[in-house]
Amino acid sequence: MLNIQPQFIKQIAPTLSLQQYNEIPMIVLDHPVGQAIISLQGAHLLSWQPKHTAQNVLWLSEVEPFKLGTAIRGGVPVCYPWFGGKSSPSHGYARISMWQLSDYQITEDNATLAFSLFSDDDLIEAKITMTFSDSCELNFKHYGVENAEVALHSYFNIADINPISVEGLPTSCFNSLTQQPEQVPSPRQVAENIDCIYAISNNATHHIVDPIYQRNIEISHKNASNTVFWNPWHKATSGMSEEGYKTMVCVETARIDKPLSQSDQVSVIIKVA
Ligand SMILES: O=P(O)(O)OC[C@H]1O[C@H](O)[C@H](O)[C@@H](O)[C@@H]1O
Repeated sequence: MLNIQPQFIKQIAPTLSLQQYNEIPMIVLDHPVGQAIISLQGAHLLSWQPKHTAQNVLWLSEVEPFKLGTAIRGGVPVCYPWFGGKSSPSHGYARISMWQLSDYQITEDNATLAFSLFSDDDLIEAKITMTFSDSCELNFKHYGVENAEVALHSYFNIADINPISVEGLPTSCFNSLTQQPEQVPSPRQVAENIDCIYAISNNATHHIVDPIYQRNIEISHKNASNTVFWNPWHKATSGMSEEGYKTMVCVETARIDKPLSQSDQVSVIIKVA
């Protein structure tokens, strides 16, 4: 699904290798439970296809050039330590910083990979632990003293934007396009540029119902305060083709209204049925 041929760098474990896509080093998991690709820039999960699914769970732009210092369009970028454009770079520096693969554990039934972000003075700032089995669990932990925002900005792969519906969202949100609170339908469909921040309860679950791929993606948020729902529709978006919006929808796991304190964690568990 990546548009660029990788260059093999080294084997890390029987089912884990380091590869290079253009300028970006990637960790590639090829395990009986499925395949996953994680960019070391951003600890950015780009691809996850559990064995039982015919299609990738995550969307990745087919025009992505994989350039160091440029945020990758698709997958699950980690927006941290701020969300949006309140400072520069947009969505924080974590997604364009190099992370380290700091731990891994691979058994017959699952694979757990941990990626850590260090400051210039080599102190840990954040860690994301990814566990792949039938499901995929992403757990983010904030280590800094200063409070921080985070969004696990998941781009989900769908057959076609028109018939999909997203179930379980609240009926009110903050519309980032109008900068106004808004009443919205639930379940929600997408037929225009949508950019909404919902306040959610600690353990909210949302579903993307995709009648063409005949699957239901379950997104369970743990300790999140917000879900961001985004599809740019025809709005020109860097790293995305004119048609790109038709096969993706973002349902993000975020701590925006309630920033993370030191040692706080937030998770998302993604399942496909
Ligand atoms: O273009 P990016 O910086 O990657 O941001 C992509 C999108 O991310 C989030 O979903 C925000 O709510 C949107 O306002 C933004 O357009």
